[in-house]
This record gives sequence, C-alpha cells and structure tokens, in this order.
Amino acid sequence: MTSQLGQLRAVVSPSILAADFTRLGDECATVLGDGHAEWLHCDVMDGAFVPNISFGFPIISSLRKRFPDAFLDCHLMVENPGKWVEPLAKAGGSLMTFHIEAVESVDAARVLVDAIHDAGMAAGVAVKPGTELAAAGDLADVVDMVLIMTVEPGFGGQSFMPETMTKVETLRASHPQLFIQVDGGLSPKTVDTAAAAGANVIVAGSAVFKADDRLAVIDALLGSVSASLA
Ligand SMILES: O=C(CO)[C@@H](O)[C@H](O)COP(=O)(O)O
Ligand SMILES: [Fe+2]
Repeated sequence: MTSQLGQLRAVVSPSILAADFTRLGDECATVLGDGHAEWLHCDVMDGAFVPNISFGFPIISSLRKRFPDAFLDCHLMVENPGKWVEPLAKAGGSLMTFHIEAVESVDAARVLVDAIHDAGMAAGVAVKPGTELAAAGDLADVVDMVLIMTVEPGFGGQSFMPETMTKVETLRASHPQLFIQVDGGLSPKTVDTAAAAGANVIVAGSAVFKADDRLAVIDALLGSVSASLA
C-alpha cells in the first residue's frame, strides 16, 4: 500500500497536551510553520480506555479552523474507536490512530482502517508498552503509521521506556518505508535511542512546550532523526 504520508522523512509532532490550554491557538502557532513542526499531536482520552480525560472534537475542530493547513495527528485513547471515525473526520483530523488493545481482532482492525481511509484520513495503529507487536505488525501493510508507545498511555510528562525499542527495531527491519511513531518521554536526551532504533515520527509534549526555546528543541529532535535516516 502507498502511504498517504508520503516519503519516509523526519517528523516532529508536538503533543498539545503539554500546552497552555487557555491560549491553545497561540501555543500551536509557536511550533508550527516552515522549518518548524509539520504536525500537531492531539491526544484524545475518554477516561475509560485510559484513566484520564483530555479533550475531544470541538478542540480539534477549532484547531482546524485556525490552522487550515496543519496536519492534525490524532491519537485516540478510547474504547470503541470505530464510533469516532466520522466525528473526527468532520472535525478535521488528518490521521486517526487507534489502539490495537481497543479492538476485538485483527480483522475488526482491518475494517476500521478501511473506514478511516474512506472517511478521508490516514490511519495509524498504536500499541501499549506491554502489548506484543504481533497484532499491530499484521496491520503494518494496510496502515499509514504504527505508533509504538514509549510510556503507558494516559498522561504526559512520564519517563521514556527504552525496553520498547525492540519493537521499533523489529518493525523497521521488516518495513523500511513505514512511518513509525514513538510517543512518551521523548526529548533531546532520549531521541537518539528512538531514532537509532528506526523511529521517524517523534511525539514530544513536555520537552517542546516546557522549553525556553521550543524551536531549538524541535530542531534537535528533527536533526537526530534525519541523521539516522541518512
Ligand atoms: O499519548 C500520550 C500520553 O498518553 C502522549 O502523547 C503525551 O502527551 C506525550 O507527552 P510527553 O511524554 O512528551 O510529555
Ligand atoms: Fe499521544
């Protein structure tokens, strides 16, 4: 399958969970744009699949209105993800990533991937740190991206789990062109480990939004991945 995401390249996706929600649009404007971040990572949590509630489609829809050209990378930590394909597409999501743990079977996941594509979005599948790669790996030929969680989903600001890198290495060895995203605890200190393992999409919340120089952090993350891809 040809990925909707284009050629393999370094991507940084700042996680808006770490932004100041009272001025979310202006926060996003500080990281988006030429030579800055291409994507915005939007963590949707339902308080059931994960023990936290974050934000939902009205926020995504507002971001779409303010940033018509932004790539909205939506990480759905929700039960019954199929229910949310149409609302997310309507809100303007560019990519919908669902958790393999939230679907009944690989066959059900394939149906969901088709629905996401039919709704005009790219499709991603995520695996928690304790979940074997196998089920999501089976989908690697039909999705546009696989997300290997590097923390337990639910909260920002946690520590990167290096033991998850074996999954990234295995996936990269079998899928040289696949977009592989890592999410949780990524910073200029941990990115080299993820980049060397084969990740090309780096989600970073705290490391970007809590930094004095956000663009310098984004540059450092992009530089690490670009060097590994070269
Ligand atoms: O999906 C999640 C957490 O569940 C992440 O996207 C976090 O928002 C990343 O935050 P940092 O670890 O980079 O602060
Ligand atoms: Fe996330």
